[in-house]
Amino acid sequence: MAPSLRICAIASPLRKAGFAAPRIARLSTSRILSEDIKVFRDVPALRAYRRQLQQEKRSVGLVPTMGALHEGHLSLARNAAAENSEVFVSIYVNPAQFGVNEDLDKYPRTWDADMAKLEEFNNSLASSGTTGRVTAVFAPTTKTMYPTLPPTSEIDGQGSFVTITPLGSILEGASRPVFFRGVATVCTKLFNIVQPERVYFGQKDVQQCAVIRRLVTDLHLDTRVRIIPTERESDGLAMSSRNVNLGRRRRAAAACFPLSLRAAEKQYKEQGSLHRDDILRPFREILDVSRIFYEQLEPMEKVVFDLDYVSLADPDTMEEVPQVDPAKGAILSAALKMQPLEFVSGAEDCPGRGTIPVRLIDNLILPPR
Ligand SMILES: Nc1ncnc2c1ncn2[C@@H]1O[C@H](COP(=O)(O)OP(=O)(O)OP(=O)(O)O)[C@@H](O)[C@H]1O
Ligand SMILES: CC(C)(CO)[C@@H](O)C(=O)[O-]
Ligand code: BAL
Repeated sequence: MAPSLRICAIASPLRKAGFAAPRIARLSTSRILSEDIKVFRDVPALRAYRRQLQQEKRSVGLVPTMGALHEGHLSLARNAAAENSEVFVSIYVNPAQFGVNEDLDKYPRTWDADMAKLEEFNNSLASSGTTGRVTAVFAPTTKTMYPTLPPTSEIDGQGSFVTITPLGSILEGASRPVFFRGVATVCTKLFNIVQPERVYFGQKDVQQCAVIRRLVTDLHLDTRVRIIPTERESDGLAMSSRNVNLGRRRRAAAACFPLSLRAAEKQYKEQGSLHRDDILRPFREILDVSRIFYEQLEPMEKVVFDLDYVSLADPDTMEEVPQVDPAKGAILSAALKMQPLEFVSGAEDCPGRGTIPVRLIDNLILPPR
């Protein structure tokens, strides 16, 4: 049977059982299609499938995402496939973690490409000899995730929330006051629905990792948290779904961000500095020189960005440290705001004509000595 027909044949029983058929329309028929990715949009069908897996003693690793999948997400899934027979990927752009004036409506949504990537990813696992597979995608509606009240982005909005303080109020939480409330709430729901043996998060969102660890510990959630290293572009920029909104000009300028972090890391690792000011000085110097350089370019080349924060923090609490405790190490993290472009020529490749501000975050772990 031709691959496309095989998929049609399985799509109908899947739909009857309560989950949506995989979106395969754009896959070429010459590709070997995986028949194994089930797409769930509601909870009961997913729970029934999960119970069946439990009876068969199969393990589940959950990779929570907001879609627009890239190599960073696949790296999480690859680690999950190495440790579990089943990998569940959730794809849900969670409104509750976006503040009122944030980029919820500009967040990239690329469903067909995401499904194609996961199919291709499963094929690559097969050829590498890994036994685990992505077998389920959970792509719920907002009504499913927030059955009673619609999710609010207001700080004092009503609803059933999980808050993790003070950890969730500092750094990213100071700039995005509802962010970690939204993340902790949606992850509690996801963990509760999927009941995964293990959950996979990326180090790129280092404070999110600390919040999730705290959530699992404090709420006695029965899952293990795995943190996977940051995947980077060839110039060092951390991969991120939002990078597509930068456009060519801001994307090129953004390369100074990982360079600045590396300079601070070098100060700790190679120069032996432990004091905060000594470690952060090279970060600030490189970033400042770059900022001034890009700001004084001609209008059609100019890029403006601002440092939101740079942090040297305790690895558990994420509270600022005056100096690194060599026995513990520290987390060096920062956030940049790439401002909208002032002038964009008709020919320039730039989503939204450069009007979308893009927040970049990145970090490096300074390991214990
Ligand atoms: N470059 C990366 N390397 C490893 N993991 C990553 C990377 N980027 C994202 N992740 C992880 O993937 C998971 C889902 O993240 P998400 O879907 O928000 O993508 P994202 O690229 O972080 O998007 P954005 O930064 O634009 O919000 C998170 O655990 C996140 O830390
Ligand atoms: C963990 C997460 C999927 C929760 O919406 C999101 O914050 C993300 O993609 O990092
Ligand atoms: N990766 C973090 C999700 C967010 O910025 O909303």
